[in-house]
Amino acid sequence: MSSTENKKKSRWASGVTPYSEMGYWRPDYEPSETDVICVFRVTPQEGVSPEEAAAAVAGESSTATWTVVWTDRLTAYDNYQAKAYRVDQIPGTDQYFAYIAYSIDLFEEGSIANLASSIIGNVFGFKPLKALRLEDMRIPLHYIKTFQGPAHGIVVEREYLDKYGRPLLGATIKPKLGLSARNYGRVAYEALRGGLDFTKDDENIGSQPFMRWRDRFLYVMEGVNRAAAETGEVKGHYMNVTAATMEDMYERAEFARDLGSVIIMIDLTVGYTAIQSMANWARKNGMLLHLHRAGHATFTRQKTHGVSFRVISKWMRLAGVDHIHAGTIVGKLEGDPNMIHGYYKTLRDSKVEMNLQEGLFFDQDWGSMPGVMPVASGGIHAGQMHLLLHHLGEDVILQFGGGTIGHPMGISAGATANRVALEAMIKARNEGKDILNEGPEILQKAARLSPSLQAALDVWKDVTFNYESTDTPDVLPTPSV
Ligand SMILES: O=C(COP(=O)(O)O)[C@H](O)[C@H](O)COP(=O)(O)O
Ligand SMILES: [Mg+2]
Repeated sequence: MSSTENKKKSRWASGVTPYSEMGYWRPDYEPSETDVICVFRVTPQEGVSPEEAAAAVAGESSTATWTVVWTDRLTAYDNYQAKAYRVDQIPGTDQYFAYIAYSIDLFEEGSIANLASSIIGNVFGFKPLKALRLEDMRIPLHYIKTFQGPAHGIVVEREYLDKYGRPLLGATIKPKLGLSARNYGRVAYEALRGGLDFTKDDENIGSQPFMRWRDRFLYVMEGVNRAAAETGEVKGHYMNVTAATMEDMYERAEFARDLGSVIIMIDLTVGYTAIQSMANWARKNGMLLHLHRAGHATFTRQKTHGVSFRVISKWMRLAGVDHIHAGTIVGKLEGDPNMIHGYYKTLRDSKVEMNLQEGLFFDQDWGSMPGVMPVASGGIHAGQMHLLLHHLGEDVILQFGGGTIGHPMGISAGATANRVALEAMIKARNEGKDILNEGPEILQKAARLSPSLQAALDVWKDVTFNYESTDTPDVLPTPSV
């Protein structure tokens, strides 16, 4: 491919055959309802036309190589070729949204690894593109039906926990590394008895020399059981079973189950296949599955290159996790409000409508596949409860790590502050109050009867993370497919 490649090349002339001439640019193609459709943000190299760039993406993510091969003739290649059918320039940039349709026959049923190996397999390193980002996918219901989906989903999780009508509350145990198992178990106990529903291993807790996994599980479950007995509520701790091999993960998960834990946890770093295996295991064993998206921002955050978190959300719903971290809006980590609304809809709703403002390029029908509980975590505290409830709704887990364990009166008081703030806000919302505007007053009023909440409000009132988001929507006037 070169800057002159848009001229028609004769079959045997020397040079790379333009992908657009090999049948991958099909402006007249109308996607069928069973096609997988992707929208990529393409930044072509200088001199590469957007149509050729889009065709190259279609080619390299389906059947093509850089020249026509004789063996194409042995296949129904017109069916197997992905078809780039539309490119829209993003005003004021050298980037384009390229729409590409893929026949459902290109993908193995029920396999995220296989889907990903096509769609993001080769093409992100392709030299004629300066950068490439997978923004969104429309996954046909026919393909969705080949996946297990969440091991349990939001409705069953609430039934297991017997908790309804409010977000769930959690905390990541801090410091992230270094506590001994017994001290660690104490933190879980304090946070749970103080009013949280869950505590959580952090992403990098495995089985290090300072705390081996078996000791952690034993002491944490002691804390979980004591807190459950004292409060009369179901309590849980996400036991991180992330490990070097599947055998190790199964061993840890089985031990967590045998100790009576209701939930286990894995990190995104274990890979798509391991996630699907653990999701199958979780359903078979009646255990909730929490996914920490460790590592995701290495490829989801930058606007021009990588994979949007909206796509990862779709893949993880298919793969079968019950929880996934999906952003806080108000906390310490990346997250444009509109984009996060889009991720939450993608994870929870049965039918998601196209909404370009929220980065949703397509209508997405999930059929009867259960929803995934999104987890809001990272730099949040009780003083933001009205904002969290307003933006994120009720089916969410609000996780306060520093915002529990850093409380001036101790861990249990930190947990109580969060529970009181949440219950006061839910009550106010149910009474029809305008929680977005009256939120700070509602919290102050509740704090009169709760010294724990008062201390939380006093110490964290000035904690905000107001930085510009990296990943924001580009809304074009044109409609989608
Ligand atoms: O440890 C924390 C948060 O701790 P704290 O509550 O003390 O800030 C989590 O790993 C991050 O939330 C992950 O990010 P994300 O949820 O965006 O994946
Ligand atoms: Mg963490």
